[in-house]
Amino acid sequence: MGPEGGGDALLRLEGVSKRYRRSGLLALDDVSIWVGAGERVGLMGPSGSGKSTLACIAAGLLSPNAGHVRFDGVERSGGGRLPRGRSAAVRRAWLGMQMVFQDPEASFIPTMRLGDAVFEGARYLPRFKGADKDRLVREALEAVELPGSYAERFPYELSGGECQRAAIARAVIGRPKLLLCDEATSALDVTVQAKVMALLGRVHRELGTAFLFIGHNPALVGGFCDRIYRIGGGRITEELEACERP
Ligand SMILES: Nc1ncnc2c1ncn2[C@@H]1O[C@H](COP(=O)(O)OP(=O)(O)OP(=O)(O)O)[C@@H](O)[C@H]1O
Repeated sequence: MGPEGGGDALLRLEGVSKRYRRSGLLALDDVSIWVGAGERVGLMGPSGSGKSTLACIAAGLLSPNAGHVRFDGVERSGGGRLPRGRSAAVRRAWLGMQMVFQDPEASFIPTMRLGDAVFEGARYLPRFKGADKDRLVREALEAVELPGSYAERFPYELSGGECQRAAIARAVIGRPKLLLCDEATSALDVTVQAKVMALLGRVHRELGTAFLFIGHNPALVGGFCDRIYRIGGGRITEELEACERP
């Protein structure tokens, strides 16, 4: 399928380019990708090929210099401040995309107890207004096979694998439509990695969550995803269906 595929894509980046101002480096050059609802899409490429830049732009953490980013029917391109009145609607729609990063401990505030941190993933959603926070957090932790009592702990009191589970609990507590995983298992040892991958598979099956799964291990990305983009030097170089997995 070419870039014209995925008419009703959940996430679509169209003609996205990004040049870092200080270095002048063109990190992304006219990139177009899409992720359908419930689809698991991989993004693979060597170090420095632009994967994290693309992830940050997809998540709205970085602004592109050119191109469009659309998630769940709402466009968020051009960067900068959104017009008043539109920002609330855009923010609400974009809460449907959550992220899991490579370094689980660094993605938590060190002085915030896990319970509060996990609830951060839900507290801005209108349907959780007035919700029983303790119960929600306990259920979210137990869903990732962590004891509910961990809500009282601080991030440094967890192992790397436990911390990544907590990050997944925080990401999925609000039942997002898309989970963006940027090298989410790269910092974990092989056994823990397998457990986290099994957990992500369960999230996909049980919640129907779509994934943009970024990694550089072909076996891991190929084993998890339905479709894979390869990126090199800031350009999409190849698109593979699951049957043509590397
Ligand atoms: N903030 C920045 N300012 C300037 N250049 C940057 C910045 N962030 C990344 N780059 C450069 O942009 C290019 C793409 O970086 P990016 O982090 O997106 O690659 P990556 O594929 O995620 O790499 P890795 O697998 O090593 O994490 C690299 O050449 C990098 O040095």
